[in-house]
Amino acid sequence: MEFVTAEQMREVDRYTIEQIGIPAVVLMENAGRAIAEEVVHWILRQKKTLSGEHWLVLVGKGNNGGDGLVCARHLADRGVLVTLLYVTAPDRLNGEAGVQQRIIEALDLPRIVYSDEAEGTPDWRSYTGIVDALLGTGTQGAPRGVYASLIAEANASGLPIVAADIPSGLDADTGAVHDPCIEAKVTVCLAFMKAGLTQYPGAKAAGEVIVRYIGIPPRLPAGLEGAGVMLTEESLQSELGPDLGRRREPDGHKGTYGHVLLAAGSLPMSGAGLLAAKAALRAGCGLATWALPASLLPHMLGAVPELMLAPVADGGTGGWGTAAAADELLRLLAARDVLAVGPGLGRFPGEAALLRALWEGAARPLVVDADALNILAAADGLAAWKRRDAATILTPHPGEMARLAGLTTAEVQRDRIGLARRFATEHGVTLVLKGARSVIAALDGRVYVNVTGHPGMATGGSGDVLTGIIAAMLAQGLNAVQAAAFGTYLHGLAGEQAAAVRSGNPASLLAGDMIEAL
Ligand SMILES: NC(=O)C1=CN([C@@H]2O[C@H](COP(=O)(O)OP(=O)(O)OC[C@H]3O[C@@H](n4cnc5c(N)ncnc54)[C@H](O)[C@@H]3O)[C@@H](O)[C@H]2O)[C@@H](O)CC1
Ligand SMILES: [K+]
Repeated sequence: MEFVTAEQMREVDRYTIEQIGIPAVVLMENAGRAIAEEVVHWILRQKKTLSGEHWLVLVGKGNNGGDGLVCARHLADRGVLVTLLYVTAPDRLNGEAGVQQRIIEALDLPRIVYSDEAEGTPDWRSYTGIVDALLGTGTQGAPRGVYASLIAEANASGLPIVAADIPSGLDADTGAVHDPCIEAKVTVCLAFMKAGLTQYPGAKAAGEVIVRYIGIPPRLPAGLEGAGVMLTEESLQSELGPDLGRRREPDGHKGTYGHVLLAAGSLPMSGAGLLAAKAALRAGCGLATWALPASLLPHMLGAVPELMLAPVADGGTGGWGTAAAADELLRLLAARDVLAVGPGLGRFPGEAALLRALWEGAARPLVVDADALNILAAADGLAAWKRRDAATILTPHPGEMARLAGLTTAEVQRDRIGLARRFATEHGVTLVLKGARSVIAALDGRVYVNVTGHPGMATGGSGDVLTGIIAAMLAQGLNAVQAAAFGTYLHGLAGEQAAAVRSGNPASLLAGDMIEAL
């Protein structure tokens, strides 16, 4: 499912109205009716009858308010009591909203024009729910004036809120929430999913998001790019290529499915290597070799019998600081298909030289994670590193992304989609920006948002598992963006399934459980 920014949505609206010729007021009619239908659905899911319901519809000055008026009319026609609360004198509404205002006059619904006078303030206790039609995709900056007070009061009322298009106060492009922002139970998103609803905290403010058709064709007009695609089973197949769900060939052998080389682990974090390697095997690569500091080898023997171990001389330290390590890894890689580097690597003298040797010398797909990302960030950042010819996937969590991009974590989180896209295109890498709703950005600027996953996955080792899965996807012949997207999707799905097994308490989820669920 494609998602768009506010500006892209305006272009689609314009195209639909001007080129296709569907009048704007028709789209507004469809929008408002869709919202009313979802309000009715929501009520009936809670209590099986509409009787006793009295909804307050918050009407803003623009077209979002116009949607609210249509919604109010359809709710009233269904027998729901409705009161309209306007932020401005109703006769000041214009355009399509003005048309809707003249229509709704005939219904003579109770109405309040918001002000600080007693008659302009709603008694929130009189209502059973709220429709938020204050601000939509025309929002500029944080809600001001009466909008801000109304949003704060609506949230404080504790009433269920159904938002029209987006929760008022949400940045439709980034998912950042202004202060205040409506906290909705349901958001009825019109025509196209909005980018800001795909990312937290916006995704939380929106509650359940329902995208409704309003007469705008569901395919973007030719020549108009969307902001990205939500990863679903269907979009994985249609957007990323039909070979994703490939089955094993009847005459395939272990060589058919590729050989992952993993450079990972150090004395205090040997488990990271083990998890990544095991995940790679479970994700279907034919063979996996774990290159590890030689001192660890005796302790790892037999831990995963299917795994090959390649000890790298470590001078007895259990770490990676020796000069010969890079040559040894490149030699091992010559007979393997993919290199993944980073989980549990630690930080060590000569770290930048090691990573640079791999970055420049590995003529195979490379997955860079965890400490390897921090090494990259510390070594002047990516701008100083030459572009690799082979596929390169970076899998930072927000903290690692912040270090890579020279930002704070809060700045990273403020616009995850925009940042991921810029970073991937500027540096010629495929990026997986992790965290709830991981963002996958390709070199050409395409963006995918993953929706699988579970809060229980916020646990040590989860990222190591993802690295192993993505490396295994590359080994099986997927290209970088396919491997990153499909790997992230599978990782989330494995987390969901592992959590379901532990339904009593998802907090008890371990990274190893996700591997077993693969
Ligand atoms: N033809 C179309 O374009 C359609 C638009 N639709 C609806 O129209 C919405 C977009 O409508 P508009 O472009 O009129 O914009 P909005 O209705 O989102 O908001 C614009 C109004 O809010 C004010 N405003 C903007 N930012 C503010 C802030 N931070 N604080 C206080 N006031 C602020 C503006 O002065 C303006 O009066 C969509 O979200 C959707 O709900 C639907 O009716 C379907 C068709
Ligand atoms: K809204």
